Amino acid sequence: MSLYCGIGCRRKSFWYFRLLSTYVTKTRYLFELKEDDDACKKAQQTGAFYLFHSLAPLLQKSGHQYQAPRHSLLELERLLAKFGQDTQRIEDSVLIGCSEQHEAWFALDLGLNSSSSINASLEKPEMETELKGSFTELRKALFQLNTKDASLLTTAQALLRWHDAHQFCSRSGQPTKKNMAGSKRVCPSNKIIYYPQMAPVVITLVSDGTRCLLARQSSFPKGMYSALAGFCDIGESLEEAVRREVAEEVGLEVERLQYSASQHWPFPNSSLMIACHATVQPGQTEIQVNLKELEAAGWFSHDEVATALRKNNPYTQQQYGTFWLPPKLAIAHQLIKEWVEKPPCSTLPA
Ligand SMILES: NC(=O)c1ccc[n+]([C@@H]2O[C@H](COP(=O)([O-])OP(=O)(O)OC[C@H]3O[C@@H](n4cnc5c(N)ncnc54)[C@H](O)[C@@H]3O)[C@@H](O)[C@H]2O)c1
Ligand SMILES: [Mg+2]
Repeated sequence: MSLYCGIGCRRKSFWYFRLLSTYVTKTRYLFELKEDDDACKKAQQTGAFYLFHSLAPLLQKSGHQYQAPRHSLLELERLLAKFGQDTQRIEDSVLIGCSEQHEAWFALDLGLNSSSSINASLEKPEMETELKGSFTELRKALFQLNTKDASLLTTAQALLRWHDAHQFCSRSGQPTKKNMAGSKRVCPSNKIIYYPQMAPVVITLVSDGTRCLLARQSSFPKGMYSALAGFCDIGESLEEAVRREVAEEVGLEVERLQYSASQHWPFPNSSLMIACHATVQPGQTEIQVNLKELEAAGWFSHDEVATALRKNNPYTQQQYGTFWLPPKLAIAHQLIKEWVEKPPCSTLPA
């Protein structure tokens, strides 16, 4: 974008830089909080907390929608005092973002065993009554949250889960210590630093030019089909992982692939989903399903998929068991929608 290409464009550039500037200051602020424990502790004073219990976020329901309430530090301290807990537990909280006005947002789990305080996990029903909400399994609530809350809560849950599972150094066996923001853990005895991890997963929508290939695992809800997914093996490139996964799961060789988008996916652990379109030659479409990985796989026509997308409501479809697709928030849905709307041009060799 140029600053010298006429009035209309200059106006656009002005807004572009204003937006960029807000984003940059926010990013730099979060970076500072991750690096500086004192700054992070100070940010808690004016910050807000999302609460969890055993990795289930506190949600309040209004109609068919869920929303995630935030609590100030003062409210949180009062709550802990009411339940006979010390405020040391607040040190277990993790930084998950901030508002444009730099109100820092944290997440704290009241159900997991605390590494900062000797207090046991807090009783769920009593807390729910006090907080006028319910700790709801994230998978159940995710599709009824707005996109912003869904993204914040999945990040929060992933980070809380990682800390819960990485309390000891795998080299020394000593307890590790989290920094204030929760962006890392350090072993005090040998100074090894542990950072939160995500596993890269490729998700591929294979097409033969007119149809696309969808598959299901036996663990999927009844009737749901999705694109092929698989964890990357160590040492693999994205292209190699796509080629191997498609060969392993359905016995086909893809010849071209095109990157589409990526998404953080919290289930069952943190994955970075990397979504691609891929093609096979029209004459080489015979599927050999690997029954150790999949329950079924098949080619679906453009019409079949477009119809399923139009009436895609997991709640009713699941009940009647008809063919249906992953919900909107899943990157598989975006990939399938992209294919229905505009079959991608094949550009990159696999
Ligand atoms: N967001 C979406 O749209 C979407 C759609 C489909 C799948 N997914 C996710 O993709 C992930 C991978 O899909 P899959 O189950 O078909 O993978 P997969 O085909 O690689 O099969 C899973 C198996 O891979 C092995 N494995 C290798 N590395 C692993 C690791 N780091 N963690 C766990 N298991 C590992 C295990 O034996 C496991 O049973 C799943 O966790 C699923 O939740 C997301
Ligand atoms: Mg798979």
